[in-house]
Amino acid sequence: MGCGCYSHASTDKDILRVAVFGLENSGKTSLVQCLRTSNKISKTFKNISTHGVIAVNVHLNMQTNINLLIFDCGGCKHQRHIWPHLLNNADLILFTVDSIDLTYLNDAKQALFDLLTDESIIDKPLFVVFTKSDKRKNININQLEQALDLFMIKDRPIHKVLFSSITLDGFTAISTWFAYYSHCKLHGKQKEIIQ
Ligand SMILES: Nc1nc2c(ncn2[C@@H]2O[C@H](COP(=O)(O)OP(=O)(O)OP(=O)(O)O)[C@@H](O)[C@H]2O)c(=O)[nH]1
Ligand SMILES: [Mg+2]
Repeated sequence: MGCGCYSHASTDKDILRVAVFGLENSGKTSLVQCLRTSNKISKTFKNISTHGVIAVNVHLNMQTNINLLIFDCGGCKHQRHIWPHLLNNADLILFTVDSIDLTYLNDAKQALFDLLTDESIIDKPLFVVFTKSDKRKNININQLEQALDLFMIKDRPIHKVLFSSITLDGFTAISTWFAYYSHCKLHGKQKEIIQ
């Protein structure tokens, strides 16, 4: 009998699963925090290096409600063995790259291409998010893309954006992509390759 109230039960199709990878200190947890709260990270937000994987439910209020299940992974070298285990379950791969500290750009490229060799994710869309854009003016995203050899990736939709968890620069672009892929998943639509 029940109480007569029916809530709309979530199905697997209603939830977009996003796996977030990237080197340590590249801003993964800060980005996830912004998505969770739809707000900038607060000055009191304490960033602690992530160990293992944290699954976070996120609801974005766009024209329709977007439900995300985000897997925020630790980025340290000794944590990265966990990454491949998350790939199968993810609808999207999001990879963060520090756009200011370029010392580790080669390591980031290596880590990204290691991930993409996994055949189980061959057509999964990739979001490359260049973080910390508030720290310097006139960041050249083309140079960053070239340094990472992103033009070599042709087997999946790939989106790139500059993002700041301090100013929320890039937040709308990321949310819009989530809305698009959420719609594709729900309605079984073909994903286009958008460069
Ligand atoms: N100025 C600025 N600092 C940021 C931004 N995003 C993250 N940070 C800082 O960068 C540091 C690392 O951020 P995290 O989000 O913890 O990085 P992470 O990728 O989750 O790191 P691990 O969990 O160790 O893999 C923290 O001190 C953040 O405050 C940003 O957009 N702008
Ligand atoms: Mg983290």
